[in-house]
Amino acid sequence: MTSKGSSSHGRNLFVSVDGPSGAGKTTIVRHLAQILVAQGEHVHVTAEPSSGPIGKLASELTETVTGHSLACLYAADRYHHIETEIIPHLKTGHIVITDRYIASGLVVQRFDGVDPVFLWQLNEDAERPDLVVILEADPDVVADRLRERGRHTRFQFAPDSSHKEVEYYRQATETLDAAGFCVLQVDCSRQPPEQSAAFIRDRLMLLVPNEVVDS
Ligand SMILES: Nc1ncnc2c1ncn2[C@@H]1O[C@H](COP(=O)(O)OP(=O)(O)O)[C@@H](O)[C@H]1O
Ligand SMILES: Cc1cn([C@H]2C[C@H](O)[C@@H](COP(=O)(O)OP(=O)(O)O)O2)c(=O)[nH]c1=O
Repeated sequence: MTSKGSSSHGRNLFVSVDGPSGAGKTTIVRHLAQILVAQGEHVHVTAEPSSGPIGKLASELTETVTGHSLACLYAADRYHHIETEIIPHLKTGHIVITDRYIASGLVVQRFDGVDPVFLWQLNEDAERPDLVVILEADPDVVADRLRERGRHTRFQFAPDSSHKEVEYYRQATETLDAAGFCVLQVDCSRQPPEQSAAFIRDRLMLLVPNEVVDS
């Protein structure tokens, strides 16, 4: 566990961003990082599946391995990612932003019929973010964005995938809320990603006392 707030190097805050495919996770993470860097923060952007050995394996196997096995692989990647990348960057005073984290683990494997209770048990020991951002979006809007961008995973080809995914994220949000996580829902259907990123940044800055960084 890291202590929240600041270190001798800067603030250490941990933020995760999850939401349906096409909601704008990657775009918003990029804007959020830019805003934070511009205000002088040390920022480390990461993503899951991670770039580590288990993350690479999970990416390679996503189209061919299913269900419980894949859920365990993604959870293994998450715990390894925490140990080797997330915690070390928090310890050196970074704001760590991850594009996908626990909520994705609670949602995506449901397309393969894995029980949400099993998914929660697999993920419940993972380092808790200071802020869990869940992007919400109208399923028809994200389906349109996916059509334009091109679908690239088997989950995105599942019938009615955007509607199902939005519903699974709603349920995952309830689970995380009930477990005491600090969850921020952001509707990304009708506002530009820059505006969503600014909203997240404002909320994040409320979590730490106002103080001078790196004097
Ligand atoms: N708020 C928005 N309004 C319109 N288009 C958006 C918005 N956010 C993202 N997009 C577009 O939607 C597509 C998916 O965005 P991306 O950030 O890759 O989503 P995700 O990482 O959630 O799959 C991209 O083409 C992106 O430019
Ligand atoms: C983190 C995580 C990802 N995934 C899968 C979902 C996606 O197929 C893939 C991540 O691909 P990515 O390119 O990030 O998808 P997107 O652009 O839609 O955000 O990893 C899981 O199945 N379980 C998980 O726990």
